[in-house]
Amino acid sequence: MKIKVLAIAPYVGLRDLLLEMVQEETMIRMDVEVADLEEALPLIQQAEEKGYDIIISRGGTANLIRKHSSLPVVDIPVSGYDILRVLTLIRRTNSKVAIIGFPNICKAVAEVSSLLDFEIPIIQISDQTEVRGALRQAFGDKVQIVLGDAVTVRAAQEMGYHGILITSGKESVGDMFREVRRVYDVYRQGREQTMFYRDILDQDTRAIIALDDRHRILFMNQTAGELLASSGSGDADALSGSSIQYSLPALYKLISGAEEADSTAKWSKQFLYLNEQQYKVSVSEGRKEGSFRYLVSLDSIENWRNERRFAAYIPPRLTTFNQMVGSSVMLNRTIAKAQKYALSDRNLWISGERGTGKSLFAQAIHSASRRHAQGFYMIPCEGMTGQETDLLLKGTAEELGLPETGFGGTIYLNNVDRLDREAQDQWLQAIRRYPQIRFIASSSTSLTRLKGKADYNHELIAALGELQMAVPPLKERMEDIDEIIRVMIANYNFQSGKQIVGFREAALDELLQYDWPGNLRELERAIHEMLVLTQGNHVEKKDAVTVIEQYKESLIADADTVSTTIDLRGTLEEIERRIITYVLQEEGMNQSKTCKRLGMNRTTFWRKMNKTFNNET
Ligand SMILES: Nc1ncnc2c1ncn2[C@@H]1O[C@H](COP(=O)(O)OP(=O)(O)OP(=O)(O)O)[C@@H](O)[C@H]1O
Repeated sequence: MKIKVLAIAPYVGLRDLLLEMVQEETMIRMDVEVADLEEALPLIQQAEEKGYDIIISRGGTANLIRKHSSLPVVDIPVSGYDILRVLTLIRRTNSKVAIIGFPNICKAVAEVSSLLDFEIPIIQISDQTEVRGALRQAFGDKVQIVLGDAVTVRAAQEMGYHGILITSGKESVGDMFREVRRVYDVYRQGREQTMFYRDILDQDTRAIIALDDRHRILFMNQTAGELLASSGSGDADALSGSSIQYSLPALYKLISGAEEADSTAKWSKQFLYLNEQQYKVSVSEGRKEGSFRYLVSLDSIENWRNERRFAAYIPPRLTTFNQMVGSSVMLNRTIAKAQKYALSDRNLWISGERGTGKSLFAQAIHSASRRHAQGFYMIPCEGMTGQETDLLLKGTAEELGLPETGFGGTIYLNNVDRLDREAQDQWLQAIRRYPQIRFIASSSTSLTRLKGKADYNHELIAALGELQMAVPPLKERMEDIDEIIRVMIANYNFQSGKQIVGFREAALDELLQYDWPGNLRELERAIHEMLVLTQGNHVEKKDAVTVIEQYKESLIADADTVSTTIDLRGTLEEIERRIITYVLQEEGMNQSKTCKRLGMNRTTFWRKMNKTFNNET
């Protein structure tokens, strides 16, 4: 790729020399314009848009361009040779000669003229505006010929005097090309680094805007650009440099209000509505001179809930009623009831054995409710600490609690029967304090049994059980198994690359004869294991039997009847293993929870279970 260069030549001869010499530069593509100071301005303003990488010019013109362009400007230098040439030219003249120039030229002239033993008055200027004053001074001193750059010579001619241009020779132009290559390397590295940081900022889902002390936009990332564009404020380029007073009036009000009240410390807890969406605003102040004054980040509440809060939040891709597999009368009746409850705002209690699909129902009800876009939190009642509950509901000094952010979605208290007593009171208070939130609770203990427990908070049952429904156990809707199998095989083939087409009749019979105490969770796991065992296109009876026999041996369904239903035959080791397997299943196959509940470490767990797992695989 070639370096694209725009050269502004202050005199025609320089253009020709540049065009001649650029032919030897394989890395450089150059356009040359002959222009004076005023003519140069519009050209350089378009240079960036036209894709030039570097501008080159000379003397005063280069200085002026530097002030008006963000592109790097490379000077065509005046070398000792150039000065030597011009001094040789005027050495024998009888006219009085003076030189006017910037310090670098004056210094070089002083050096060369002293070598040549040729005295020449030197008038040094530091800015283009001093040219005419310097000329007047020279002509007042009877100078007849002035040496200088294009601007000086042109001004001298306009004043009716003779001017001789110090031209740039081949050596100067050669030096300039070397400088162009060097500057381009540095510039490209800088540009790549800038792009790298820009990319990082553009990846951020927060809108990030840097403002100067007059609230003008210095920078905005892609999200901010999109936010402004979608609010009808215009595109990012057009807004850059303009005040946010009109494009983001709400933010403007917040910042100027805080400035007036001198209460910038409060910024960390502010929320704003933009485009009918709520955003959390953070503002930090720039400390360095010449940098930004405010760095604002706007985080949509949806993102903020998603990322800043613990894993309890489930993003909007929730199960819907359409995704519930099965067509039994039992399931359809339950779905019909749940669909009615989805239209209500009242709190709901879902009971049913473990693994029957209560969480799926809770999600489907939320998805079909009017609050479906407002978020769904699933609280695992057993694992949730009081501190986490407080963080969610009450927030901290820096962060608002969920209800304070205007949250009006659903909070699902999964296995609410397992809440400890203190947490029961905590949640009861929350339900009473935040009527805008809908609560759905689930329990595997029946409501009647729970009401019989003296140590459970009965007011909580009443507050959550405004509506009630039960999800039937799998054994009451065995007709659904056929359909569930089909869906699972399709998913499994997709993931494994196998081509299983179904269960043999005899294998299916095995499934239908088993009670499935662990319900759909257990069924899903068992079918998966059978599919793994299957070698051909059909799941054979032997595969089904192998898996189900293991389940029959080790899995016991109902938590509350554990002492009577765990098979106490065999060695202590075998009974122990059955108990561990039971708890493991109760904990949704979560080993750390199982270990915690049984008060054993992982190594012991693995040692005791080793045989069971080995047998299974
Ligand atoms: N109708 C259904 N069709 C297909 N799969 C289902 C259905 N209902 C539940 N499942 C599956 O069964 C498993 C258990 O479901 P879920 O977690 O909703 O049960 P649960 O009753 O809430 O369990 P727990 O009481 O342990 O919290 C999940 O993997 C889910 O995908």
